Amino acid sequence: MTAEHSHGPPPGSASAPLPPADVRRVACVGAGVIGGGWVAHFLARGYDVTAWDPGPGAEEKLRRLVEAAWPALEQLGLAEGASTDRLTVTSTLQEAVAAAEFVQESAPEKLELKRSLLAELDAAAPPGVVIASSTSGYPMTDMQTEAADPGRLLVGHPFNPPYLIPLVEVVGGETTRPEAVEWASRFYETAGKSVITMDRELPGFIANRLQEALWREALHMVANGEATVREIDDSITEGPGLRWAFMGPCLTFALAGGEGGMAHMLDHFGPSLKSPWTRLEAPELDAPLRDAMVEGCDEAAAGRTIAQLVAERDQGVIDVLRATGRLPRSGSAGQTPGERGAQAAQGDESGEGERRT
Ligand SMILES: NC(=O)C1=CN([C@@H]2O[C@H](COP(=O)(O)OP(=O)(O)OC[C@H]3O[C@@H](n4cnc5c(N)ncnc54)[C@H](O)[C@@H]3O)[C@@H](O)[C@H]2O)C=CC1
Ligand SMILES: C[N+](C)(C)CC(=O)CC(=O)[O-]
Repeated sequence: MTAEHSHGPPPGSASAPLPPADVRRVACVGAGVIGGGWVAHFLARGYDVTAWDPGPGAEEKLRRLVEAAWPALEQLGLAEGASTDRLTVTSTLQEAVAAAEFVQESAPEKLELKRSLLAELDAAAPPGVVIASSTSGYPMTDMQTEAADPGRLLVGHPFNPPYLIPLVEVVGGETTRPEAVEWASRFYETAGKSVITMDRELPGFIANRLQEALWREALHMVANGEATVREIDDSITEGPGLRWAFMGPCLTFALAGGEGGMAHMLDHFGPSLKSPWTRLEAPELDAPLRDAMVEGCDEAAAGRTIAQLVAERDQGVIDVLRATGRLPRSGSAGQTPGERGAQAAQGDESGEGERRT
């Protein structure tokens, strides 16, 4: 614990957190699919991690998740000293965050729960320590209403699994301090993530807004019997998904215009935007659609268990990262948080080195 933390100003005032590269202790609150994934990520990057989750059997589930993720993380390259032994599961939220230098909240996606939990975390965490929510869609403005110091609360939206997918979308709410947003972006970069820092709140942020459009159309097609789950998945993995791993949809479509690039692509295909391809209202998620999706996914899984699919996905993501030159630079992945701090002190605070080869 730094002097800053133990003798900081009272909660509610703006106290400066540690420099991002000096952070050693991270708390993860809520340790399901995403919280557990964050725990695995931070452990692999050499942090000391405390976790708290009130769910039945939460510690056992969390340790199982971390163990299942570890082989993939070993392939990526662990930071020196990284160990699953550096995980402490606490029996109270207060213990989990008492000495934390950064807090990642990953509790269920329920607005009232998030509001009161974030207020509780704000009351328990050392002053100034930044608290990020993994929410996949709530604006922080709606979640920070009950906290005494809402200025340190922000969204750090990850992608599943957070230990393999680099992106985090960082955005504050109306009362978040801009310095907290800046701090969190630097911290995530130091911790090996790829960050998009948003300057305004958008429903679903950027990536979920895009994913949601695709997902809505997929549900329409299943609901109407127009395509099966397998056809929908194959249409992406055998089609556009191959390009999207290394070139986004805009630049990809610019190539659809040939030598004329995006200008020709828009002149040629732009008018078809008005074609009735999309159904912008979300379909009713009724029982028949739910059953069709569940049955379709069972069929697509073809007998593979969730654990097998997770291992298959993890290997697939690693293969893609490797093939597109995005495994952490050798040496960088093996750095401890302390070494990264030293590097930052020497002037490389970009975090770029941890993110790209
Ligand atoms: N599952 C996904 O693909 C993604 C989820 N997220 C977000 O991450 C957050 C967590 O979602 P998942 O991990 O999928 O859910 P989950 O259901 O797998 O895990 C939630 C965990 O929170 C625990 N919990 C329940 N009440 C709690 C409380 N009061 N305080 C702390 N923990 C509590 C539960 O015991 C459970 O282990 C949500 O905000 C979600 O929107 C973000 C990106 C992707
Ligand atoms: C399904 N989801 C909306 C919770 C997904 C995300 O938020 C991000 C992801 O992992 O794709």
